[in-house]
Amino acid sequence: MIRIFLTGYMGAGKTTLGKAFACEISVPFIDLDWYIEERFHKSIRELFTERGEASFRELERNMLHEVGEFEDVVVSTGGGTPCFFDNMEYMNGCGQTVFLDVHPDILFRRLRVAKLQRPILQSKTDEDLRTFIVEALDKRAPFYSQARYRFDAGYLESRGQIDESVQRLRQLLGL
Ligand SMILES: Nc1ncnc2c1ncn2[C@@H]1O[C@H](COP(=O)(O)OP(=O)(O)O)[C@@H](O)[C@H]1O
Ligand SMILES: O=C(O)C1=C[C@@H](OP(=O)(O)O)[C@@H](O)[C@H](O)C1
Ligand SMILES: [Mg+2]
Repeated sequence: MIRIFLTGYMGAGKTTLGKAFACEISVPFIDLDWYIEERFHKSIRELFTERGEASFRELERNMLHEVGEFEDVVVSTGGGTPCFFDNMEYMNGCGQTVFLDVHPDILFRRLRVAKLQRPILQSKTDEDLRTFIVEALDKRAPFYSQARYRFDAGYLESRGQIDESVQRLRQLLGL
């Protein structure tokens, strides 16, 4: 039985790599954000705005527990998922966890063009965004570092790089 959780900061490539990796090993793919959006018929942005972050995190934990029961699955979590409740412990208890480690400069480059979908980032200027990423990584490091595996996900800018990353991840996990 294969149950893999990909974790890491926003823009680390959890969705991009998770989708390609699941396809490569022929296992169903679940993106936790998309799962939540489908389940509640609302975007993550709407859920954040309407309920506030604390309530979103509870809902996210409940949905994590739901997908954590599925057998044979690759799950891309949200960037904050490992950092609330005992979510990291939960994931380590029922599957293999991977931290997608990406340098803050690369995260900045990726996120400055993709911040509108992310409620935590949408109103930030470039300068604010850069500082915010560095500080958030610092705060979140103790959680991300609990993952069983660490993977360099800094190379996802082209189809070729994604394919190469998929093979490297496969090797890392021995699959
Ligand atoms: N070639 C690229 N140029 C610019 N931005 C990119 C490129 N490839 C991916 N991105 C952005 O980088 C981010 C990483 O992808 P994603 O899989 O959504 O990360 P995560 O799920 O970890 O937040 C995405 O927001 C995407 O828009
Ligand atoms: O880091 C975070 O706190 C969040 C990351 C997002 O997921 P991605 O990491 O897939 O962007 C999404 O769950 C929400 O906007 C909050
Ligand atoms: Mg994602």
